[in-house]
Amino acid sequence: MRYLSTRGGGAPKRFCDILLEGLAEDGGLYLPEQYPQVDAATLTRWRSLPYAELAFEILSLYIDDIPAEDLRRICAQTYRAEVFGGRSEITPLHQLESGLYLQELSNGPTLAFKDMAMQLLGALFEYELGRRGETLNILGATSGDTGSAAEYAMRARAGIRVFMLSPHGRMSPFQQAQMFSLQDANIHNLAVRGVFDDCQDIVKAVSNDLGYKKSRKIGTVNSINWARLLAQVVYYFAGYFQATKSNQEKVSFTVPSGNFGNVCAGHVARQMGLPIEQLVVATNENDVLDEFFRTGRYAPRSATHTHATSSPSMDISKASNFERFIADLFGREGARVMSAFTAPAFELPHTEFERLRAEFGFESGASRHAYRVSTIRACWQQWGRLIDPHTADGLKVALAARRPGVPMIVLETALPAKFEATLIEASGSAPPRPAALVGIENLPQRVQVLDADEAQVRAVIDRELGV
Ligand SMILES: Cc1ncc(COP(=O)(O)O)c(C=O)c1O
Ligand SMILES: N[C@@H](CCOP(=O)(O)O)C(=O)O
Repeated sequence: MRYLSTRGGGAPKRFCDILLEGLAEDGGLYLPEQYPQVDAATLTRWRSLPYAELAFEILSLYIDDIPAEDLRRICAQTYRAEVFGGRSEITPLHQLESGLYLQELSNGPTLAFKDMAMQLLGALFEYELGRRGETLNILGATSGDTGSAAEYAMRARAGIRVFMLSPHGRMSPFQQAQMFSLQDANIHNLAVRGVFDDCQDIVKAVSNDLGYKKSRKIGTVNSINWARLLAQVVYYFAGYFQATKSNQEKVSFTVPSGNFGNVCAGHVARQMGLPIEQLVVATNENDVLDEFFRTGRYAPRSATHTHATSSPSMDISKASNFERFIADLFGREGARVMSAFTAPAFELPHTEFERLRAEFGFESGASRHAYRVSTIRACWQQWGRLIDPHTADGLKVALAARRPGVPMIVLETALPAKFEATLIEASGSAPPRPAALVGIENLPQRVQVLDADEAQVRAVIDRELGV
């Protein structure tokens, strides 16, 4: 399989090259030349596979530069029940009522769905860097969960340093503590006075300086990296197989969305032939994506118009992966994608707007604090299940979007323990947390606070690298 930039620049590349490269040289994101098609017989064969085997089957459709036995071993070592809360299904479905499910994606080490891909990414990096005898300096941006998932996945890996930018004071105390309490020498937390979009802009600006990127060996763990998305495709298949008995059935997914990586993986699964009816994008008060799917107008907002909410990991107004979907919608016309994403805003012509729902199955809805709190409370009272604020945004939107006769799967993107204040407001008591994480907020923290200034970030990187 070869990969091309959404913006059309450069020559096709192989998987392991784009794994280490991250952002494409023309500032675009990598996509496979085409999506492999999965027929009914293959779906039937995959239905009964354990998660690690399913991951191997799907990954091997996209990765032809790692020997099959090595890839199989990497999948088997990554997707073990011990790593994912002792659950052998890895991403079990939890039924709330007939036809309504949560898919548990947050049983990994940092209690968020990011672990699903990040654990694999850590293993792939280590494997490929080992083969090449190289090292990598990861520059990442987080609004709360990518950062800790990446740091936990990379902290013990040889040849890897992590520089993680986060919006200063905008994550939950638990999320901050998860990252900032790590004392490993290869982990560097940089809190930026700004919003997540400022952090992501800095990551992209640094990566777009090709000379700097090459000389400092800069890579990425954000969903800029295609490998992140690919790993996330797997659990859509796993969720589908658990909710259905035959390939004639369809399911819908509702996805709490921010940077559009998670739901974009669902889009890829659907393009491969997984029988998905609706892909419902759920946003919080930062509803740029909801506006787009309702009106066809994409108008990202500035930092001052990006709200700090009680589902902080979704406080994003410039969704990076949205460019991947638009590239598919535009038939991979690189120049058109480039001009859309270098303009302040764009609007789809009517014929293209209609394709969003009719051809790609996309729908959307937005939530806000009051709905979030009442949904957490109702879910607890009605179904005895505590959910986190992001999952609550998903459930709120899913309840309005679901169709009779089509199972609706809401992706559970984090555990409630990460967002204690909102859970106390909604349910009256603190959510349970794993024994190892009790009191994590009281541990000594290691973080540098910077302005939203690319030069300051480069200075930290250079100082650490001794350049
Ligand atoms: C808990 C949680 N829910 C939802 C999201 C949104 O996911 P995505 O950025 O893939 O759209 C994030 C951040 O990515 C998150 O951490
Ligand atoms: N919500 C994310 C933001 C970064 O998303 P990514 O999927 O591009 O890594 C977070 O929690 O950090």
